[in-house]
Amino acid sequence: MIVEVPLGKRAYPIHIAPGLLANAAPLLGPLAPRGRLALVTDSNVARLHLPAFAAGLAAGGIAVDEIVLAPGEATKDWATLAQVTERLLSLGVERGDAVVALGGGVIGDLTGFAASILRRGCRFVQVPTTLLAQVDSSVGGKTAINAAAGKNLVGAFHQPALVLIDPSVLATLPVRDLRAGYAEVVKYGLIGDPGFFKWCEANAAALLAGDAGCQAEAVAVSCRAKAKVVAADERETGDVRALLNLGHTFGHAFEAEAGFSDRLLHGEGVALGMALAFDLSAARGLCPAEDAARVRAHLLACGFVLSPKALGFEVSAATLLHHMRQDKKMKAGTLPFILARGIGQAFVARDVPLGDVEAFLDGVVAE
Ligand SMILES: NC(=O)c1ccc[n+]([C@@H]2O[C@H](COP(=O)([O-])OP(=O)(O)OC[C@H]3O[C@@H](n4cnc5c(N)ncnc54)[C@H](O)[C@@H]3O)[C@@H](O)[C@H]2O)c1
Ligand SMILES: O=C(O)C(=O)C[C@@H](O)[C@H](O)[C@H](O)COP(=O)(O)O
Ligand SMILES: [Zn+2]
Repeated sequence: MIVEVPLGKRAYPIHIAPGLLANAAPLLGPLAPRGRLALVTDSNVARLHLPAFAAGLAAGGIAVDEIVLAPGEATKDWATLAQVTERLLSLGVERGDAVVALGGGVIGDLTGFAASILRRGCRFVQVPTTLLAQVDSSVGGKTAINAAAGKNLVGAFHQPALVLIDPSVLATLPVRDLRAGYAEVVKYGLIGDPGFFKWCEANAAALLAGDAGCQAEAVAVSCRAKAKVVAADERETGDVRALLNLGHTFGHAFEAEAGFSDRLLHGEGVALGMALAFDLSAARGLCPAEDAARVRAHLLACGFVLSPKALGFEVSAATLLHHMRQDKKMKAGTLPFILARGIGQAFVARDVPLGDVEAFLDGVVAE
């Protein structure tokens, strides 16, 4: 299956097919004019999936120069960005070459950002290997590292030239990472597709238990949804792409509090944040309380922990607000929130006083 991301000169296809990882040479050949590709990955993916990927490329006459990083969110930092960029330069990567990101969202975000600054911009290819990266981060061109001040604060919009998704690699993904990726899947239902949320309620258990059919369906639906949003609002200048931030303002604050460590995965923060966004919407009379309860019940049934205390956070609402003030949506001192009028009806609210949010969070962190 091919999903197009229609962005004019920056348009690209997302190829989705089981077995694609080992058979990528015909698609990557045109992006390797010198018969070589630089590839960035992490040590888990290098062990599990690089041999098959590199063997397929070698059979098609493409050699791989690999850069293998430590796994985990801490890799999305300045030091690793510098290390990767210097290594790509020492490999002689030219503007006409493409750099391959083989891995999860950490590898994709970091590699995409390195590609955006290398010789003022070279092409890159996303080969996502986590559910999260297959349904969300590999599509749309948001690239970034974390800064001391907060999540994804240094980065660029830089679209990949190609996205290659092999859903069969999800078979080796630990269930905690599968669940974290599922948060971004169910997000598409919550922001604009109540029918898909129903599908999620019916199929999440099978998906999380490793059902390849359910996983492939989730990847296809999610890629179509994300491609549509990105085509409508590539750089988040309107209110369309901002909806993909449902749960993220809260989630990123908890990730910052965790020091961008694997203590709280991105998707775990997003799940908590989405539950809070629905609770806040209900508390403000915007959304039926039953919808907020249904969202929370579904996320709990999936195994997400939705209480900051149970997640080990002893944090004040004021500290969370401090992190939230770094959100990139902040404009002239006002922080827009992605709230909902119901399941599948997210919207951008610009009139939520931060004092009200602090009072709401006071209750949340005390529970
Ligand atoms: N750019 C975007 O639009 C966007 C969207 C969502 C999330 N993100 C970012 O993505 C990051 C999270 O991505 P993630 O959840 O993929 O985390 P990740 O990249 O850290 O991968 C999670 C873990 O899975 C391992 N792994 C990867 N593929 C595997 C496989 N097939 N089998 C076994 N293990 C495998 C990795 O080594 C790692 O330990 C966060 O930094 C988040 O901010 C970006
Ligand atoms: O693609 C987008 O747009 C998203 O917001 C997707 C999010 O899932 C992702 O976590 C993104 O990196 C968050 O964006 P940010 O602008 O808040 O850093
Ligand atoms: Zn996200």
